[in-house]
Amino acid sequence: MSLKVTIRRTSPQAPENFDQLFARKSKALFGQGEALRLSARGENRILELNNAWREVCETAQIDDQVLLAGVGLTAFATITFSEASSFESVLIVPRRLVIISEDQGFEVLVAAEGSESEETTVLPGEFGSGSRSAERFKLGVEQAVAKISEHELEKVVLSRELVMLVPGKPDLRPALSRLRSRYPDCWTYQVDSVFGASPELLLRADRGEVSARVLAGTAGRGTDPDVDRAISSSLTHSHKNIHEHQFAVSSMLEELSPFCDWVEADSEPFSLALPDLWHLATDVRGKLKPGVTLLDVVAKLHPTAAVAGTPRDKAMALISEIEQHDRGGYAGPVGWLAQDGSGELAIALRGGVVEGSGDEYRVRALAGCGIVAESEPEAELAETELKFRAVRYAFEGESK
Ligand SMILES: C=C(O[C@@H]1C=C(C(=O)O)C=C[C@H]1O)C(=O)O
Repeated sequence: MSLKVTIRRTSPQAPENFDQLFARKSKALFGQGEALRLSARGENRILELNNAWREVCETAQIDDQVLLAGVGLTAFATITFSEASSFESVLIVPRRLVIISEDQGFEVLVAAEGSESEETTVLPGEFGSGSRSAERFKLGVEQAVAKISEHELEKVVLSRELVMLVPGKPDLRPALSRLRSRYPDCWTYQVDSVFGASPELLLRADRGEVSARVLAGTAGRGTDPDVDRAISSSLTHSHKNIHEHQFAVSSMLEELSPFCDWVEADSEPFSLALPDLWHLATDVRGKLKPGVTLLDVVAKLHPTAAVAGTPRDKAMALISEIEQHDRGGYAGPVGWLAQDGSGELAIALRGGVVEGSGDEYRVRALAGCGIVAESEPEAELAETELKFRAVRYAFEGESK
């Protein structure tokens, strides 16, 4: 099927109704309706989507009245964390895409038979206390530390979930708008079943250059400014955190190198301040070899050590042994891809997944942390609570 696409300027106004969102600071993409949905499952899901998307781009009939890099036929993307997930990995081309960048507005209109927006009138409530999930999580951490001490693996990222039952398809827009205003440095997203505000950029491509922000190593914010500064400084000097961070950066560089003419990373991590947390962060940059697409690279990069562990296959096996839930798109790539090869994929963190039908929906919030030899169950549990603050704030109002 060949898509008929019109790209033109419009007023830089955020639409009230949208089905997909990817936004950070003064740049935002809003999608309305679905002109086309490509889906895949299993081990080859990323490359299958890559091929299908390439074909869509090659056959599209485009009337481009704007001619700007990154403004064109675009698909929103969400890819599941695990190949064994029962959730689909999807690329969605909206019927109407509104791009707001600083004070400029663009729209991409796609003529199609596809579906209109679905009504979402139900406002979600509060998450359950999750005490069972807390106990199970601590046992999981103990189990993982035992395996790491026996040198079966070096690091594994374990997550837990909180569940909210909703009597109809939930309207996430108020929650997303709260996330955007409280976490302006994060990428706020909603694509298909995943939503949240992620601090971690898996990969961005812009005119052949790629960049990523690797996070691993976390500490809570202090309420007193001096204490807060001391926490940040001890994070950048903590052996456990630097060790954990190093795993993540080296795996990113190793995976990125074959696709790039050059890659470089900051020589030392910096501490990134979010409203509830400090993270150790390293920015990575590179130049893509000609013809390489974002999804080609992501197929190799995902899942990174920041969300799975090291070595990857051992970590993935341990996650499926210990965790009792399907992560769906949580901790998977989420973002957008444009026809000209540009795009941004964050890692779907600090949010959750929505599932259900009819009058029975569940919003599942997910948060996890990296477990290494020195990890303590109670401290790791506390870290998941800090990471849940974003979703609690989004739905429940105050920052608990
Ligand atoms: C897994 C999550 O976060 C990841 C794990 C981190 C850590 O263990 O320090 C830090 C940032 C993310 O890479 C999450 O937020 O759920």
